Formats: sequence, structure tokens, C-alpha cells
Amino acid sequence: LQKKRHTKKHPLPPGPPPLPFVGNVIGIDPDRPWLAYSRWGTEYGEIDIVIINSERVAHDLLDRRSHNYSTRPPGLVHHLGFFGHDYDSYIVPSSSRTYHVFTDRRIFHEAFHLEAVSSFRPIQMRNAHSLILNLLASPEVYGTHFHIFSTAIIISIMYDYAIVPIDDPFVTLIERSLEIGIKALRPEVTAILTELPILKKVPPWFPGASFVRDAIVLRTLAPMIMDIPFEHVKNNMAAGTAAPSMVSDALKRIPVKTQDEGEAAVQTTSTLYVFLLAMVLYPEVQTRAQAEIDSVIGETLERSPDWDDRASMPYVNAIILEMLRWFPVVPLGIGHATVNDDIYEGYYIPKGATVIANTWFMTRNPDKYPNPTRFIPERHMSKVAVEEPSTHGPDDVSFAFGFGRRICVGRHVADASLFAAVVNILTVFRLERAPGWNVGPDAEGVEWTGGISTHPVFPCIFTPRHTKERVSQLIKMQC
Ligand code: HEM
Repeated sequence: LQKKRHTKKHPLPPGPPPLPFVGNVIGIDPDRPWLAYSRWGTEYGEIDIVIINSERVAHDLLDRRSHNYSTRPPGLVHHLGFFGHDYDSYIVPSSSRTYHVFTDRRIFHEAFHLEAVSSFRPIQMRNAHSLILNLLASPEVYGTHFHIFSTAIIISIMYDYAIVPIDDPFVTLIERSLEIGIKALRPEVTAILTELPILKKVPPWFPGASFVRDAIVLRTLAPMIMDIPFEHVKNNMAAGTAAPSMVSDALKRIPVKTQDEGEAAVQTTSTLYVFLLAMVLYPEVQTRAQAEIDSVIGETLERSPDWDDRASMPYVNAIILEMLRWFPVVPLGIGHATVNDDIYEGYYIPKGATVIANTWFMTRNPDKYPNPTRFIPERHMSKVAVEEPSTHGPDDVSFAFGFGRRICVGRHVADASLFAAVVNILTVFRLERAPGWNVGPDAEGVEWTGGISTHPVFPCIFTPRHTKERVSQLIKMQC
């Protein structure tokens, strides 16, 4: 009744007419749903029923009314539960009282707030050096090296777990789980299973029921992913050899488990793919960045770059901001949901509504970003010149990390990891287009992986700018 009264006074936000049972799911390209949402944005204005296409509206609702917009959609929570991801902090409702390293966001915040993250810098630089050695050895599998780089940093911070360079059992488990999870946890699969929950009961052998088979594998992997590093920390603590880590600190207070490290690493990995794509398509940007780096550390690689150099590298910092803007790797963020009914600019937004911020569309706002499809680091130069590189202000690209109380807790760690990887890669390699790979500066026609987070897939040539011996020698000296 209350809903009817509200709806009468204030209409629901405009949108395409839904079809029975499947709502608006049909007509969305499952691999690139943000394109359909953006089309609707042009057609229906700044708000669609659940899709926010404007940065202004996203700040108004998700930031300024954060108390009402910070829980997760129940459909997403059930969906992840079905796939064995009950422990993901990404989906735990804001009201949850479960004690858990990620579900209790205070623990995560304590470990990852801006002042604390500088203590992780040695871990990040060490892993960036390993990344360079791996790329020198086998550049053709650069994606694997990016993945190991991002994952190793997170599990080292969380569990003081040092991975073995090849076939680490824990990294292999995470990779397997991610490979399946990224596909299974797409918003469209969530939408379909929420509308038709009966599909979850389909037997695994049924044609087209690959999501049921995926769910079985993910539910098997999830406890292993949680237990292996958790036991590692507990054993080290019992033996008195535990170095400080986020979990050992938390374990001193409460028993905690998590399975978030895979998801957390994947966005850093994906953003590094975007970096490579930009460098290959914009050689002049790469030349300018390398000239800046060489002017700081010396053209003949007298030393490798370090954290103190960051303030002297505004162009490299601008590249990092532009990477996050040009192709945000979580193009639709992660769904938020309303706790209570709300009225916004005359529209009624019901309690329990799923609210998705279409970050991708925000990055294409020509008023804020002229020529939005082009990779232009210069557009951020005035900001990076006056701001500390890792303090994102309201006017930059912080939307790439989400909004309000659910904003990415790992954003400062991610920012530092990106710097460590980008500055070291540009120091050591010239990144070049593979022969015959003809893609223009808008990256039109590049293949992207599908899923809640996405990255481009393309060949890239890594040409060393210095001899392998010099690079290896320098890195070994640092170690
Ligand atoms: C470039 C790298 C990254 C990007 C673009 C990114 C992006 C995002 C986005 C868009 C969200 C959803 C925010 C929302 O709901 O409004 C999120 C949530 C989250 N991120 Fe990240 N992330 C990155 C790296 C990381 C890292 C390195 C960590 C861990 C160290 C991390 C941990 C988390 C967690 C735990 C959440 C869930 C927060 C919550 O639901 O309360 N992320 N991230």
C-alpha cells in the first residue's frame, strides 16, 4: 500500500518497458552490458530504474545518502551464496554482524587506510621487481605475470605468505576459482537467476546448465581457498614465526577467514592490461613517460625507480589516472541496494531497489573529458601537479573504485601497486604493437573478457631498453 501511495505521488524513474519474468535482461549484450545501460541513459535521462549514468547523481545518492544506499542487493547475496562465495566482503549486507576479516570492514580499514598502506611498499616494490624478471624471461605470458604480481602482493599483506615462483598451489587454486567465478558472477547471470531461481535446481548434466556445474566447482574450491592461507598463519603463529600480517593481527583478536584475495587482485591485473593497451596504441605517451623516468633515474639505468621518485613523475601519475578512466575494469561497479524508500528529484526509488553505477558511461562524459575515447594523460596534469598522487579528490577518477560506504577499501594499495608496476615496466621495456595487429587509438575492435570485471586481450611485444644483464644485476642488488 505504502509503495502504491508513493508511486502515485512520485513516479518510478524512467526506463525501457520490462518484459514479464525477465524484466529488462533481454536486449543486454551479456559481455558488454554497460553499452545497453549507456544507451538507455541517453534515451531516458540520468537515472534508469536501477542504473545511474551520471557522476553527479551517483555522488548525490551513493555518497551523500550513503546510509540508505550501502547494502548489497539480496539477489546478488543469494547468487554468490549459491556459488560458494558467502564469505565475500563485496556482498555482505551493510548490517551484517558476522566477524570475519573482510565482513568486518573495520579490520580491513585498519589494515588498508591511507597512512597504513605505506608500510606495504617494500612488498609491492619487491613484487614489481619479480614481475620485471618474469617479463624478461617469458613476455608472451605477460597476463600470468600480472596476475601473480597482484595476487602475491595481497596474500603477502594478508597472510605473510610468500608464493613460490612457479605453480604455487594457492595461486593455482585462486586462478581456477577466478576463471569460473568471473563468468558466473556477471550481473546478467545474477539477474536471470534472481528472476528464475528455479533454474538453480536444474541438474548439472542438463544442457545449458553450465552455471550449475560452475557452482559445484566453486563451492568445492571456496573452503580450500579460505583454509590454506588461514592455516598457514595459524601454524606460523603457533610456531612463533608469524611476521605481522593483516590476518595474524586480526586473529589475535577474533577468528577470521576470507576468500577475497582473488577478486581483489583481479582488478589490479585488469588495469595493468589497460595500461599495456594504452602504451601500445599511444607510443607518443610512452615516449614522454620514459623521458620523464630517464630524467629522474638516469638514461643508463644508474638505479631503479623508487617511491621517493613518485613526486617527480607527474606524467606517470597522470597515466595511472587515465588508465583508470579510459577503460574502467569494473564498468558497472558492484551493485548497491537501498535500505529504505527514497525520493530523488521527484522520482520514487523503492526500498530494496538494486542501484548500479554505470562507471563506464561516466568516463565517457564529453563535458568533463573532451574526446573521451582517447587516452590523454595530459587531462589530469593540473591535478597530479598539485595533489599528493594517492589522495583522490572528488573531481578525479575515484568513481573507478565505487561510491559511498562500499567504496573499494583496497584503492590506496591498488594505486601504489599500479605505480610500482607501471614505473618499472616503462623503465625496462619499450612496449610495441605486434605486427599485423591493426587497432586504432579508440581501441575499437579490441576483444574484452566478459564478467563483473573485464580486461582487453591482445598481443604485445616487450622490447628491453637495457641489457638483460644490467636489469637483473640492478634488481638483485636491490634484493
Ligand atoms: C585497480 C584496482 C581496483 C579497482 C579498479 C577496484 C574497484 C572496486 C570497485 C568498483 C568496488 C565496488 C565498490 C562499490 O560497491 O561501490 C570494489 C570493492 C572492493 N574492493 Fe576493490 N578495486 C581494486 C583493487 C582492490 C584491491 C587491491 C583490494 C584489496 C587489497 C580491493 C578490495 C576491495 C574490497 C574488499 C571491496 C568490497 C568493499 C565493500 O563491499 O564494502 N580492491 N573495488
